[in-house]
Amino acid sequence: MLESAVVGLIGGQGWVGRALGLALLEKNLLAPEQLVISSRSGKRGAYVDWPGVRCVQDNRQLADLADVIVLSIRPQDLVDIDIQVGDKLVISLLAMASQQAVSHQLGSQRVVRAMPNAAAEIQRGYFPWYASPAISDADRGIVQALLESCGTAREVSSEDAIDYLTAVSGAGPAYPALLAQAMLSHARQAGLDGDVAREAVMQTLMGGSLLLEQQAAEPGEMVKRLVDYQGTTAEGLRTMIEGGFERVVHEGLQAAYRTARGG
Ligand SMILES: NC(=O)C1=CN([C@@H]2O[C@H](COP(=O)(O)OP(=O)(O)OC[C@H]3O[C@@H](n4cnc5c(N)ncnc54)[C@H](O)[C@@H]3O)[C@@H](O)[C@H]2O)C=CC1
Ligand SMILES: O=C(O)[C@@H]1CCC=N1
Repeated sequence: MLESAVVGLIGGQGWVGRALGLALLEKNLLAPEQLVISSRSGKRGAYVDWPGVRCVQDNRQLADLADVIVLSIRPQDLVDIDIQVGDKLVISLLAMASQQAVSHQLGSQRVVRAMPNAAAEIQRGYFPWYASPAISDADRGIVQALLESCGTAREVSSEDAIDYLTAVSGAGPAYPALLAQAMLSHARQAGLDGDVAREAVMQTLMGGSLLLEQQAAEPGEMVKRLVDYQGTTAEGLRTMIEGGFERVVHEGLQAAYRTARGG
């Protein structure tokens, strides 16, 4: 339980906001009365089973009620957030919005930038975060406890690391989906039954990821082990590597990083 702090979640009905709000409640880190949600509709939505949660439409009301404000709106909606929150702790989950921009918009110097990812929805997210100089050790404890409700949270030492990690971990859950799509289209073109193809790809990516997590300190070790085995896997890997797999991944990450920094 985060003692008695009241957390106000702006955008708490959205993808990430909802994941965070529900994780905090389900893990009993916040009592329902300690959570205030704002959304454009003001409706109870995802919090229908939590009658103690206050759902409001007006962000000024949320800012008055909350000790800690979490911003979980789309970056382009930041300019419409017309509230001044004094020196309250603000945790921004926005990509492409600097700490300075958030500070300017909400009027607080106590701003943390954190980067969620889509796996927050199943409480397996990775949340790096960066604290402005005005953040105290007590604030740091609150931020870490809030964010790790959805997975792993890690403080980083520069704001640029957040922009960089936006490309790696923020966008990251999409990359296995792209790999799965490519494997699946090949399996279907090869004439495999659709259901078997899907099951084979999904179970293999899941099993492979768990194996990687459990057995290999470095992903490269697992690749080397399989290349050294000199079987069919080695041939598949060699062809992908020689075809520029790493270069394409690096180019994709660089493009996402460039976008995260504002183009
Ligand atoms: N979805 C993801 O996987 C990731 C999202 N992010 C960041 O997280 C933030 C939230 O993203 P999502 O949850 O995906 O967006 P979303 O579009 O699902 O949710 C945003 C919510 O904010 C609400 N909203 C907009 N303006 C509002 C206002 N003035 N007052 C109250 N509510 C308002 C919207 O109605 C919506 O429910 C974004 O800034 C994004 O850059 C970062 C990394 C990954
Ligand atoms: O695509 C986006 O802009 C957000 C930030 C990283 C992942 N999702």
